[in-house]
Amino acid sequence: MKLSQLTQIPQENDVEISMITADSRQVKPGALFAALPGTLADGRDYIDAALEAGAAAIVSTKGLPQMAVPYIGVDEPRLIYAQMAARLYPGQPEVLVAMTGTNGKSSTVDFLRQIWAYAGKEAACFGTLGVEAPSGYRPMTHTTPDAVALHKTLSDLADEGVTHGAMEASSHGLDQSRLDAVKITASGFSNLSQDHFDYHDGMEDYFQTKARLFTELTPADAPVVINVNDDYGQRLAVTCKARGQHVMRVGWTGEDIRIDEVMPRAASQVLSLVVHGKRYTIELPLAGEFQVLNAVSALGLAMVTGVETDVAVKALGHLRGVAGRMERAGQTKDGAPIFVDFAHTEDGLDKLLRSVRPHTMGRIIIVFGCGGDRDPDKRAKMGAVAAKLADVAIVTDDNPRTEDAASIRKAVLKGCPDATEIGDRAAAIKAGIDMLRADDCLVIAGKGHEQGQIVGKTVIPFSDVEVAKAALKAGGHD
Ligand SMILES: CC(=O)N[C@H]1[C@@H](OP(=O)(O)OP(=O)(O)OC[C@H]2O[C@@H](n3ccc(=O)[nH]c3=O)[C@H](O)[C@@H]2O)O[C@H](CO)[C@@H](O)[C@@H]1O[C@H](C)C(=O)N[C@@H](C)C(=O)N[C@H](CCC(=O)O)C(=O)O
Repeated sequence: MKLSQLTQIPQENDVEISMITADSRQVKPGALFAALPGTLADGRDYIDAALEAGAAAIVSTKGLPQMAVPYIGVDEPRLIYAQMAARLYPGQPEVLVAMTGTNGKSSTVDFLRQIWAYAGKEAACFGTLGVEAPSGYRPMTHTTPDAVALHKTLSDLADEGVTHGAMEASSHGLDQSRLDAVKITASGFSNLSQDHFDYHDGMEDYFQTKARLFTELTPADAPVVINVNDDYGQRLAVTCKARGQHVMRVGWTGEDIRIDEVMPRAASQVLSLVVHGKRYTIELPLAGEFQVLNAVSALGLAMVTGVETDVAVKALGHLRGVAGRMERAGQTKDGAPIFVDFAHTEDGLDKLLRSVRPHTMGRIIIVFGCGGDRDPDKRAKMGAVAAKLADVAIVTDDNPRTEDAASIRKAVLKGCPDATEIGDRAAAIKAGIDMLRADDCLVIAGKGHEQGQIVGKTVIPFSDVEVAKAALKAGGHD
């Protein structure tokens, strides 16, 4: 593509551009290098390296000296970078939903994908857990990838025949204009709680960054679905309404989709929902109250993107949880379920155990540990949460990394001195399963969907789900 076409700026020397990148290390002859000031480095320091590698044009901030190749200086280089990416890869699914919030994004976009698929659409979703499409699964490095990777993904999905796409919008992605040139059909908001304060300047800054999705990137005639049981969601709903947007309010007090009652079962929950005044009762085959909000957000997004209400509600009865988020790894022959979750913070463990409790008539047994080379302060605190909210705790190894695993366990045990210590994670999971009686439940926390255990600098293949399944089989439970 010609430089003028790509930038939409007339050029004297209208060179042909073969690729766009913001990383000098990726530059190939004929590339346009976007030299972006960043958080750790400054892309402008790598212009010489990019030219040496054969860059045919440079886009950056204004005021740089003239160069041997065309140089375009603009006020917002990240914005033009995103716009160029959209011009280079113009395809995208006709329906494209962006979902933001602190928690629940991955599950909600995946649930939406499942509802669309149930309704017969060619559907895909992508985010933290990678890309899930009819053509198969592929991993991704970011929740919201860099603009070029993002538009390439969207274009590939469109080429594969995907008509309905759901993507996660991270606050980093929103702040760095990664999705500024995406054509959004509808947006969703889950909730907001303290996160990423190493990057954002406090809660209000974090909220305003998330709010960009609705106030700047979602067209005013596109619908939005908001969890109004969150204070920030309430604020956002008012702002969107003032913009003239169609706002669908969901939640326990949601005017459009109201959760009326939740009746927990061992590994599922029966929901009574009121959708635009009509009552529906449906068994959601997922445990955990947080999944109810994820499910109704996905329901709302499916409805505003054209799925009939009755069909979308029915689809909730068939949802599968995403990997590592209260994922059901199986059950004993007496029916005691085993869940795998990636909760690896004090708050995460607290929420996890509280959401399991209503489903459990017997004891909650937890197997968990803490990662090495990360925040040592949380170890005893996580131990204390397990001691308080579980009935039986088994402290094991997480990803010890370069730390001494026994010392990490010792720090965790300070918070839960009555816990059993079993360093070998597979043996700990087996011990947890052996303890299960009917009505109990086993929670394996910390590593969720991870497929390896990091010991030293080596990644040893390890999956909590697979280990639990193998232990169930060996114990004669399947
Ligand atoms: C803090 C942050 O978000 N950084 C992201 C950002 O980097 P940056 O622009 O600040 O990069 P930088 O390292 O300061 O370098 C500045 C520029 O110099 C360039 N450079 C640098 C070195 C070199 O040799 N040559 C060169 O050209 C870099 O490519 C970059 O363009 O833009 C890069 C390109 O898009 C991202 O890869 C990078 O993600 C880093 C690796 C990262 O870890 N990001 C995380 C925090 C993130 O984005 N997470 C969110 C999810 C958060 C959540 O909800 O949990 C996500 O969407 O994944």
